[in-house]
Amino acid sequence: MNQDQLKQLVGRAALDYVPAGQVLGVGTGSTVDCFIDALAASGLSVPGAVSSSERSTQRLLKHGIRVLDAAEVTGLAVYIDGADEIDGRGYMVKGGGAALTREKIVADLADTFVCIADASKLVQTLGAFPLPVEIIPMAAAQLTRRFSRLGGEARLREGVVTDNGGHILDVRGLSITDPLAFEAEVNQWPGVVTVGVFARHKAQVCLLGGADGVKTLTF
Ligand SMILES: O=C[C@H](O)[C@H](O)[C@H](O)COP(=O)(O)O
Repeated sequence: MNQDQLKQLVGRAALDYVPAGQVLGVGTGSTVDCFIDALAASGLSVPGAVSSSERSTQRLLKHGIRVLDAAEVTGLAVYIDGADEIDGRGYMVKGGGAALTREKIVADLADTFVCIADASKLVQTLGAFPLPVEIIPMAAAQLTRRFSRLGGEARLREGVVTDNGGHILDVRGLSITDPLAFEAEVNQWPGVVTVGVFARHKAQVCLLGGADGVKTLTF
């Protein structure tokens, strides 16, 4: 199976986690696109979804799935989203599609984060994937210097403006051995909107698609 087929496989597997009769949290990315398509084709009835991006909102609406504002719910049982990297503890790097800020907001509403990913995303240590950080543009140069003091090389993602009007720095060369401490530290640097390490909002379940089918990891 190629990577696209694995994404479709885990997208379908995630249907088992859709809470009956409840609003669902929906992430962003090519794997989530597969999940949204599978949800629409499944005939499962969901009262609506809280979406983490304009991209997912458009896809949900195209399928006739109602989209609610985050402010319309007080909580969600389940949030389903992809990842750029996930480790053996459920900590993730996210934001390859620039949706990390809204993803963290929706994940924060949810009791259970179900990550859907192909097996290439499972890593020993986070950091090989360039770490996305949403920033306020004015702070780009000083944040670049801060990352360089941690051994990271930050580059502005050219031509990308997030759904929130922010910019993205992609930071190469990091080895994130303590994701909780790293996230807490970088989050409080002035000019950082959201760091793409999801440690406080880690996955509780990961549906990992590989040659042998879907493996369920729980953390
Ligand atoms: O901003 C994008 C998100 O964090 C995605 O969940 C992540 O980049 C994974 O995307 P994909 O499923 O396309 O690999």
